[in-house]
Amino acid sequence: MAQEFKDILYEVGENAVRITINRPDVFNAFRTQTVEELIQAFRMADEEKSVNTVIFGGAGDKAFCTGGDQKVHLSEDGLYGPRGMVGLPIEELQSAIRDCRKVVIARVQGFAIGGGNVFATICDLTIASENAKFGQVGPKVGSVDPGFGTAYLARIVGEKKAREIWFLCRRYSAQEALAMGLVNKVVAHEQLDAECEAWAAEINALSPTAIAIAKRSFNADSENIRGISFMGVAAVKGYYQSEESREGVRAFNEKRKPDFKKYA
Ligand SMILES: CC(C)(COP(=O)(O)OP(=O)(O)OC[C@H]1O[C@@H](n2cnc3c(N)ncnc32)[C@H](O)[C@@H]1OP(=O)(O)O)[C@@H](O)C(=O)NCCC(=O)NCCSC(=O)c1cc(O)c2ccccc2c1O
Repeated sequence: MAQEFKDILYEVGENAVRITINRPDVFNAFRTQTVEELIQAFRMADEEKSVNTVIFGGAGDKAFCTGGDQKVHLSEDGLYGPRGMVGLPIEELQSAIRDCRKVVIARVQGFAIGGGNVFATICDLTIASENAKFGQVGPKVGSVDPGFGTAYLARIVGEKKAREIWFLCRRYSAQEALAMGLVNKVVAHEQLDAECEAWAAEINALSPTAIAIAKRSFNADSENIRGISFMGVAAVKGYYQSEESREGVRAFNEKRKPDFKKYA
């Protein structure tokens, strides 16, 4: 029986499994259900025998993903929902992407912001449209990724650049992301799907077992970050329940600048 999803699309194509966040109205921000479905989808993709690649994207042309859904985050308890430490099991999803034996390609158009930027960071490869914009917003909106989004980002772009990304919350163009090693290739927007398919076809011709062993081997070196992430999310839970974090969430939703001055 075909799996029914509400927040995502799951398709098995000739060269790749395509997993797509399908919430374009909120720039493909994720809520608890989205994260649960993505975990299930990556586990299904892991078992898919016909291809070596997953193409992970977002629906519409505005965004790949802009992280946690800040409208849902306006909850009474400061959490996103009922599941896991902070209401959505984001650290389990990051693990599912890393544990998936396929090569996961992030297909990035528009914004890859917050938790969406973390997805692009942890995917094995990233192919971006020339209109893509990357960046972090955590310290602006009362959040932080305490694992792969910080420590692993530093391994990709270097410590100085990773700290700049988190401490200044700027946006970076696709070309700037390419220059810092966050992206493998930038293409014209109309070429994005064709380029992702071409990379998947090339990978599909290779040995699945060698690919899976290589991926595990690459992951082994940064595996300690998984433990840091699981512990860090417990700290983020406490932060989300604080007035300081809630000010960030409220300010985003009220379309104003946050006032964090009294928390320094
Ligand atoms: C993405 C933007 C930079 C776009 O800015 P722009 O000025 O072009 O447009 P708007 O700001 O007006 O947005 C247009 C429209 O989209 C809605 N929207 C965009 N992003 C979200 C979102 N994440 N949630 C909900 N809605 C969103 C926006 O409200 C507008 O709709 P209207 O109906 O009001 O017109 C900019 O939008 C932006 O910066 N977005 C915020 C991104 C954000 O705050 N993301 C969450 C970061 S925190 C996170 O992702 C995260 C959560 C966790 O729980 C974690 C847990 C553990 C570890 C890590 C975690 C983590 O990283």
